[in-house]
Amino acid sequence: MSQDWLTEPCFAIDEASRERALEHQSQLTKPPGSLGTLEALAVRLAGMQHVVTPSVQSVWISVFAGDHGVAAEGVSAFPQVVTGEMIRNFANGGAAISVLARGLGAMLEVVNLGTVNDPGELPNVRRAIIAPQTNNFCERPAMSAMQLELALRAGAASAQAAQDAGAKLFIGGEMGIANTTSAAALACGLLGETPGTLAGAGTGLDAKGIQHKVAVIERALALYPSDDDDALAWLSRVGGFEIAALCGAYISAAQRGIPILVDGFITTAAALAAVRINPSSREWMFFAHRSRERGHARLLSVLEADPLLDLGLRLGEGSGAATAVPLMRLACDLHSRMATFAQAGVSGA
Ligand SMILES: O=C(O)c1ccc[n+]([C@@H]2O[C@H](COP(=O)([O-])O)[C@@H](O)[C@H]2O)c1
Ligand SMILES: Cc1cc2nc[nH]c2cc1C
Repeated sequence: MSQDWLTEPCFAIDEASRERALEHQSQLTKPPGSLGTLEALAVRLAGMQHVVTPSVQSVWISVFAGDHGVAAEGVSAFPQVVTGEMIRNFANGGAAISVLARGLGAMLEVVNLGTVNDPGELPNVRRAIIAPQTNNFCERPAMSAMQLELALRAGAASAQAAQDAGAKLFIGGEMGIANTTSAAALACGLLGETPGTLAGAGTGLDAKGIQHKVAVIERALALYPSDDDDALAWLSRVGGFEIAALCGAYISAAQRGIPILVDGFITTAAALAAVRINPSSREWMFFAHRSRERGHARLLSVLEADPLLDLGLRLGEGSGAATAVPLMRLACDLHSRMATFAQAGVSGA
């Protein structure tokens, strides 16, 4: 299999539509700039969607799930069986993202990339099983080159499904016990940093637990040259199937011209890998929120991302991104429905 598709150009942003949307904003009945980020959101979306009045009514959410061999090191507050159990909960409609997706009228798919406690066939769960879990990356690379390729392509298949469904916004979520260890290790590899500032509590480790998690990541990083910034290599060394799938989904969504709303810590680590592999994918990303997870603020700053919300969330599943969708919809509504100064007979400055 070839990986050439990863570096193919992203869809072009239409500068003329962006300019026209900016000009339209300047005519709406408000002091220029007074709707702040909401204005900027609508204008960016206009350029992405090649229209003056964009919309994010149609939202696609893919939750990628996978298990991690590094869970054996005792790096999570929860047992590994929870990954498979939560897939069942997603399918049954009881998880946070299930409730949020219903509320938004969003399309929700779950992609099972491999779980130790496999829940089997379930409605709205796509099986793209690579292996029951990744290898324990303290001992050997998390996955083979072929497994990485399968995961990246599973993500791209979700972007294709989103496009086929006419989605105007792509949200990637994730579920995988121990994946904050994998995401922190990936970020360390990509940034050449030590885990002290990037590893956090995840599902709820105490200070001692975080110390142990840092030591586990240090053991893994010691296996590789610290000055290597090859994103695909780091994904296969310390990544997860769901993290690689997110990376493939983001790149493919950007190539298809679907705006992306990035969620929390794990998804932002995947977004950083995507941007390293295909830099123009960054233009297609909005960042929903600042997760409570230590390390997320650092990743956002590296990506020069200004997230929409800061609610102390640290759930994952795409939940923070789903929570930010109403704001994006309001930004589009204001942009397309407000009266202009001329229409309302209001004097300009
Ligand atoms: O998205 C986040 O910022 C986030 C922060 C902390 C934990 N999580 C979720 O918690 C799980 C990983 O936590 P852990 O402690 O098992 O590494 C995984 O299923 C994530 O979706 C997610
Ligand atoms: C219950 C539970 C739900 C989750 N959703 C995303 N990560 C999670 C981790 C746990 C432990």
